[in-house]
Amino acid sequence: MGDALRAALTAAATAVASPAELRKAAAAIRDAIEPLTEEVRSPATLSPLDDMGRGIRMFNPVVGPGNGFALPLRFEPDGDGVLARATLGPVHEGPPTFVHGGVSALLMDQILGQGAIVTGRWGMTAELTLRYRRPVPLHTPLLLTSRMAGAAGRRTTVTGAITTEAEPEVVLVEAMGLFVSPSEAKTASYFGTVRTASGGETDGRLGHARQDVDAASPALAPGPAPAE
Ligand SMILES: CCCCCCCCCC(=O)SCCNC(=O)CCNC(=O)[C@H](O)C(C)(C)COP(=O)(O)OP(=O)(O)OC[C@H]1O[C@@H](n2cnc3c(N)ncnc32)[C@H](O)[C@@H]1OP(=O)(O)O
Repeated sequence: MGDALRAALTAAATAVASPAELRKAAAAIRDAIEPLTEEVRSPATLSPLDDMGRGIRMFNPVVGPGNGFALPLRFEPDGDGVLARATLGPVHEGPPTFVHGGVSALLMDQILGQGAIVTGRWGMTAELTLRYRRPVPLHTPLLLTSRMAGAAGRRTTVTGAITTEAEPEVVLVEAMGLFVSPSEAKTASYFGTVRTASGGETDGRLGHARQDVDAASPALAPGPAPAE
C-alpha cells in the first residue's frame, strides 16, 4: 500500500496529462480508498503494525513503509553512529531541481534521533539546528549520517550531515539536534492515554528494546520484496 501511495504521489507530481485524465485518476483513487475509511482506529491507538520497543512505526513520515510521503529511510550502522542512503524526487522538491529545506530538516530530525537511540538513549527533539551550505540535489544518491556528540542527564546532543554519495567530503547540510528525555510527569501527560492495538500501555519511547543498531531488525533493514 505504501509503495502504491508513493507511486501515486510521484505520478501526480510528474504526469503530463489532461484535466479529464487527472479527474478520472482522482475518481479511481477515491473509489479505492472509500472502503478503508469505514472503520478506522482512534488517534491514540497505535497501528497493529507498530512495535515501539523495536522502533517500528509503520506510518512515520520518514521511516514508515506504509506512509506514502516516507522514502522510507532505512538506517545502517556507521561506526558508533548511523547512516541512511536516500535519493529524493519530485515530491520532495523545494527550489526547482533541489530538495525542500524543510524535507532536509525532517530527515535529519529522524536520523539524529536514531543516532541517540543507537547509544541506548532517547528523547524528544528540543532543538534542531541546520546549516544549509549548498543545495541538496534531487535524483542523486545521498548519504545522511549522525552520531552522538554528548550526553548529560536527560539531554543528548547529536550531530549529522547530508552529502552526496559521490562526494561524501562535501557537506551540503550540517545538523545538530538536542533530544531531551521527558520527565515522568510529561511522559504521563503526553502518552498516558496512548494504547497499542492490543490495548497495552506505551511510554512513547522508541527503540528501548535494544541498545545497538541491529541489522536484522525490521525497522532498520529493508523488508522482503513485496509480492506482486
Ligand atoms: C526509528 C525511530 C527514530 C526516532 C527519532 C525521532 C525523531 C523525531 C522526534 C520528534 O519529532 S519529537 C517531537 C518534537 N518535539 C517535541 O514536541 C518536544 C516538545 N518539548 C517538550 O515536550 C519538552 O520541552 C521536553 C520534553 C523536550 C522537555 O520537557 P521536560 O519537562 O521533561 O524537561 P525539563 O524542562 O525538566 O528540562 C530537562 C533538561 O532539558 C533541558 N531542556 C529542555 N528543553 C530544552 C530546549 N528546548 N532547549 C534546550 N534545553 C532544553 C532543560 O534545560 C533541562 O536541562 P538540565 O537537566 O541540564 O537542567
